[in-house]
Amino acid sequence: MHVYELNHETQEELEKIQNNLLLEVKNLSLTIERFGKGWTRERLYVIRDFHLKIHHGEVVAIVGASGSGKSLLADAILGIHPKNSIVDGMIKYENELLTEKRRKRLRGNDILLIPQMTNALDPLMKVGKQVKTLMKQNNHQKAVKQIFQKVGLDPDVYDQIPSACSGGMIRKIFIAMALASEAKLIIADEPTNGLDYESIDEMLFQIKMLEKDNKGVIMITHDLEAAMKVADKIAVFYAGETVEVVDKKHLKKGGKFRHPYSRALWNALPQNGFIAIDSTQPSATEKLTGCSFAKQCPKATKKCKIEKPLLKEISHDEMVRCFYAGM
Ligand SMILES: Nc1ncnc2c1ncn2[C@@H]1O[C@H](COP(=O)(O)OP(=O)(O)OP(=O)(O)O)[C@@H](O)[C@H]1O
Ligand code: NI
Repeated sequence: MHVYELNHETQEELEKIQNNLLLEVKNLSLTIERFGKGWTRERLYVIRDFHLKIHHGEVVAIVGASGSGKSLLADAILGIHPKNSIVDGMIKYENELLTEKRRKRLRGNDILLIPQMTNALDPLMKVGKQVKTLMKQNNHQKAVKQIFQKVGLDPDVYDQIPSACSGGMIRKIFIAMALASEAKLIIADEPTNGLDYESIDEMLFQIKMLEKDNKGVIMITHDLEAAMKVADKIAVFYAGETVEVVDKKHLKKGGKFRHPYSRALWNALPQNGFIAIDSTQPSATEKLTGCSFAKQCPKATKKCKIEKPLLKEISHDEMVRCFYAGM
């Protein structure tokens, strides 16, 4: 039975989409091996089945709860995950497999991480210099100061060291670094964390500037509202899985999120009445059978508890993992 009308793109349109593809992640998993109680070995299934596609000049938000494995996801894509973790799955960058060797070459050049922690800068080097070292061309102090102005930083910040800057300023310096670099893909981990309402909007505007520069931006966040403001596509992450990828256009046209977990997140927003559900995620030590959201889902049936739903494609880059979505 067809739940959705598939968008039938022409061959030419499909080729254009494929050529514009920046990063493709399929079936990504990350498992941590650690010692549990009494020196027993324990496995944490932090990422179980993650999928994502991002094109040049596109912002994709990955939305998930705190502690759900979002930062580890960024690390897994970059190949900087902890030593006690095993990563499996397929990652392609510009339609070619991202091998370990290629990753090393691209990391920090083509692919740049904006870290969640604001203490990631060199504590002893002037911030301006740290931005300047990322510029391949036009690497003059003046050019850096111009970028500082673009992101709302005083040009005098050039000569300061990181400890003289507030958390909000550091987040702006990170954006300046991304703008100064020639990176095509920026992975921003919780860029709005700890900012007040006004500064969040300013940060989202700056993320749009990166997009205008034709960069692809993956914004990792727990803030659905921020994601909805800035992203072209939203990937919802639950229990280590992509449960939904939705195009902003669908939401703009008045369409709803399709997965019950995403709907629950949406209903919990202040403007939608703060409707809470028990959204405790399955523990990472649990081996899941059935749908990861079945225990919390108001629509769950017997089938959901025993059979794992696959990601259904709705169009070339929208998908949902639910037997009953849209019904
Ligand atoms: N090196 C590690 N060894 C063992 N467990 C780890 C390691 N790194 C992270 N974890 C655990 O994996 C889970 C996911 O961590 P991660 O930092 O990716 O979550 P997150 O979604 O980014 O959280 P936050 O919203 O706090 O940023 C957490 O429960 C964390 O304690
Ligand atoms: Ni994190």
